[in-house]
Amino acid sequence: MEKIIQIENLKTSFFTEAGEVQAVRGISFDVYKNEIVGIVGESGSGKSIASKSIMGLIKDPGKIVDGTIMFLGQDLTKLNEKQMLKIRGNEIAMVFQDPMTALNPLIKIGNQMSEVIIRHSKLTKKEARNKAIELLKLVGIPSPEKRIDSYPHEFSGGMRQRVCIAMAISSSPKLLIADEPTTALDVTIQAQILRLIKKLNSDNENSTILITHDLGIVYNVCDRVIVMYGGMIMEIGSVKEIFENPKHPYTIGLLRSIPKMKNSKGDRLIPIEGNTPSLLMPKNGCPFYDRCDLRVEKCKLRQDFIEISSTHKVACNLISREANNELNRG
Ligand SMILES: Nc1ncnc2c1ncn2[C@@H]1O[C@H](COP(=O)(O)OP(=O)(O)OP(=O)(O)O)[C@@H](O)[C@H]1O
Repeated sequence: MEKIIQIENLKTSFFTEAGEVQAVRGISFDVYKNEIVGIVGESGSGKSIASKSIMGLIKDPGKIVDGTIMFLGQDLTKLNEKQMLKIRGNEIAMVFQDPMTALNPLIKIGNQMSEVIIRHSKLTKKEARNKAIELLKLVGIPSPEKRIDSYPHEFSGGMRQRVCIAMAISSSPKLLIADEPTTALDVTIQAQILRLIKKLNSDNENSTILITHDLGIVYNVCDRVIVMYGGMIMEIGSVKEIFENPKHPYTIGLLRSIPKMKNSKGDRLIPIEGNTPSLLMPKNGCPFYDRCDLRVEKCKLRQDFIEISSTHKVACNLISREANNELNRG
């Protein structure tokens, strides 16, 4: 399978007065053509900073301190802002949580879309307007010929997010990064937007990174899952592997905390106790140590990834102990 992006040992920190906040602490993963990869984790686990690092959107006092981001044969961490501008919004596009931050409230939707389209193509104003109408239709905006002359506030939240998605895909990006694209929307609209993202992904054969704190969304939309915690990857695998055979105590805890829709009466939510760790000069070892019921002394040391299968990896010493026992028995 063709790799669209390869991230290797990415580290991103913020150099604050209090010290170095290690927001992303050496993550590695690939995204293949035509797949949707979910990055899931609690608030503060480093999901957004990881995606902003890919987009070249880390600003002072933040800095990518190590690692490579290989995209179409070039390392994005080595590009300057001018070079990055050619890629951002073009070959890699992003959809954010709040569509209002991406839209200018004072400019008609059509004009905003045309501006983006013209920036990345050789189309004339008229052609760009027609393309904008086509795109609005594609993302399910009714009467796009009329709505194109509306202002953002004349759209509902869900419709605004559709407009943002239309803008993001206007350049046919190879990679779409959607950062909590439905968090601000109500549940029915959420499902519609997620279905749209999935459909566009398969129709356009692009790749998508979907950032969310909601494992239910991952289950319904993604092909593979990256579970992040404390700036690190705890577990990575296909949706089936993570949901049917989770290995990391953190993943297991996250899964337990999802309400089961079918028989919600009897099911109790079991939240993971404790708080997420501080990323200000964090200790070595497993970031989940303090909250893990199964922790052993060894977990204070660095965790290596254990391969459960060619697609399923987990950073947990308990698993390595399990694996070692297995080997010893063998
Ligand atoms: N400008 C900044 N200065 C200092 N620390 C920052 C800055 N931006 C982010 N961080 C820290 O980086 C860490 C990771 O943040 P990030 O936004 O990636 O988390 P997240 O998993 O996306 O959470 P959420 O789901 O709440 O968006 C957090 O501990 C946060 O406090």
